[in-house]
Amino acid sequence: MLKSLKMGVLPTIHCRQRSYAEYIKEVIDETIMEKLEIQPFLSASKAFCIADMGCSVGPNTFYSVQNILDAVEKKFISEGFAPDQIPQFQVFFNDLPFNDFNTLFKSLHPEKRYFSAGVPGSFHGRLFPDSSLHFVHSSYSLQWLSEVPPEVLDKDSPAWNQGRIHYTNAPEVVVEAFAAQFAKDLGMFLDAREKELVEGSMMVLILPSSPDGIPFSDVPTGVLFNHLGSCLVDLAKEGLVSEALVDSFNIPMYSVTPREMRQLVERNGCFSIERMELADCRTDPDNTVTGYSIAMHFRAGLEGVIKRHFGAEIINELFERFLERMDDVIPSLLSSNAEGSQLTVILKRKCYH
Ligand SMILES: C[S@@+](CC[C@H](N)C(=O)[O-])C[C@H]1O[C@@H](n2cnc3c(N)ncnc32)[C@H](O)[C@@H]1O
Ligand SMILES: [Mg+2]
Repeated sequence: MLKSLKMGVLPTIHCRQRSYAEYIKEVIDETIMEKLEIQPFLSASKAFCIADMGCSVGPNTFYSVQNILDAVEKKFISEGFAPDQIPQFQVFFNDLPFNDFNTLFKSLHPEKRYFSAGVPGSFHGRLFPDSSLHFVHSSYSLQWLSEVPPEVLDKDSPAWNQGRIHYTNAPEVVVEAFAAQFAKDLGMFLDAREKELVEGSMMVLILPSSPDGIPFSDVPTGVLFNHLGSCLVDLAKEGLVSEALVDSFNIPMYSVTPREMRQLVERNGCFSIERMELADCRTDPDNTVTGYSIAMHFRAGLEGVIKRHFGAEIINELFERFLERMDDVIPSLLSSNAEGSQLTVILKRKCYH
């Protein structure tokens, strides 16, 4: 277990996913009310089909899906449909096959107002038949790359990422390799969804971001990746893990900028951007984050990839160090740019008739 350090309460620098979801609820409500077209849906099918991509095991996914369902019902009523004309809802919970779908299914509310199904597989490829979805949601999942870009693992490449675990603070060529991998992955995601979504339907994507023109090392997550990297390098210096393992470790994650996101959506060409905004983490109503809560949050998010690469034995030692040395990074965290580290993008599948 992590030791609990007596650490002062920091101003909010890293928002919890749930409270950001509360902020997002408003965005989803407004979007569905103003922009969802229900005509294309009505001619296509009898059930309104929602997919949550990268749903994990709950409970955030249940909350998001319920928000969408409530907003769609409200929209139907506002357009003059009688309650018995409101469609039935089918919800698809998607994640990778190793996700614990049993936990997810066991936690489904018995009185939920939708039919549910699990859909295992990578959202970088096709998961559904043509024109079968009416709403896609994905939060905090698209930042995960399908793989570490091969050149950062290649000792003979200028992009070899020796002594670092991410592109934060790395030479430009490393940053570019990660950006190119993200572009490829998001391209595949959009190509697949373009075929699966009914024309006129919508997609809400929420993901960690960096504001345009700010190096990742200046945003809170970048500062923390750097900190984790230096803890790992120290473990290697003390002989507790091999240096070669640290060199070959890279967190397969990318924080897209709004400008890049716009370019990638335009490159695909089948979606219009209805709304795109960077959120300030300080929308968190619970305005307190401690070193301990940051370390726990980080551990929860990264434990899986670290274990798969280094083995389970180093986890406790690594995160104890991470926590013990939080004091060293607090000044950089406080001066980092937390203005826009979460991006919300709302896309509409274009109609061609
Ligand atoms: C941080 S969790 C987000 C969970 C939830 N959406 C939320 O907002 O709290 C990221 C999830 O994305 C999933 N994921 C990552 N890559 C994926 C892929 N290629 N296809 C489907 N799911 C993926 C992970 O397995 C993980 O459950
Ligand atoms: Mg490395």
